[in-house]
Amino acid sequence: MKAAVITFPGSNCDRDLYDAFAKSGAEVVRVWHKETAIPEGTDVVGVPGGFSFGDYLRCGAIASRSPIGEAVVDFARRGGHVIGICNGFQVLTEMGLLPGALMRNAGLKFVCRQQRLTVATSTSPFTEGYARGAEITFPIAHHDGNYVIDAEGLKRLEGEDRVAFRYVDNPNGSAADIAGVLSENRRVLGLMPHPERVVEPAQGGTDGAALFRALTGLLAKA
Ligand SMILES: NC(=O)CC[C@H](N)C(=O)O
Repeated sequence: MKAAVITFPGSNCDRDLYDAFAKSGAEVVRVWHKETAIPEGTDVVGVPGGFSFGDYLRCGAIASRSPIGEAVVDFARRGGHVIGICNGFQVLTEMGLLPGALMRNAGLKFVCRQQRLTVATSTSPFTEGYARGAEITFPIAHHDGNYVIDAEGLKRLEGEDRVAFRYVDNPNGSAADIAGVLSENRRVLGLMPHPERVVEPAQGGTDGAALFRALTGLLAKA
């Protein structure tokens, strides 16, 4: 199973994401944003957290239009798996691969803390390692994590069981406590919390390991 982790100027979670994939048994390659193709044989693309292009314009907006952007969109449209974490989630909404947008936190402050979440669906390649309704803790660290979507879009997400994670004690004002959403084909996940920061005990938690294990296991079999 091969994972490709994209790096933009200002990414700061790309090495953590690399390590999380590697620990779950994946072969990992790094891809600089100026590349124009996803490496041959890639099973999953990881779009990491950070402050790509200094968060100028809107978080993720410039990264979504960088040379590798078109290749990521094409990879997803052909049925490839993509995970975008934090700034990566913002990038995926800017690319139009996921609905909705991430706006300034309701409290107008950067929030950085351990965050309790519930697993809203276990029917996806990313969440099948958790029981539906399970409570887990991932760290959060963002100022633009306030997920907004129109009423019709929200109804659709809920109706199609595409909310992946919800916040317990909503930290940023997100609609319906949404912390992560899936694409229509369930192969693209975007989430604000950081599972890659809790994959081994030395990081202070291991709740993120099941996500990478499930994904790597599934794609290795495919
Ligand atoms: N940790 C992150 O990826 C942060 C994303 C973005 N820079 C924000 O603050 O909202």
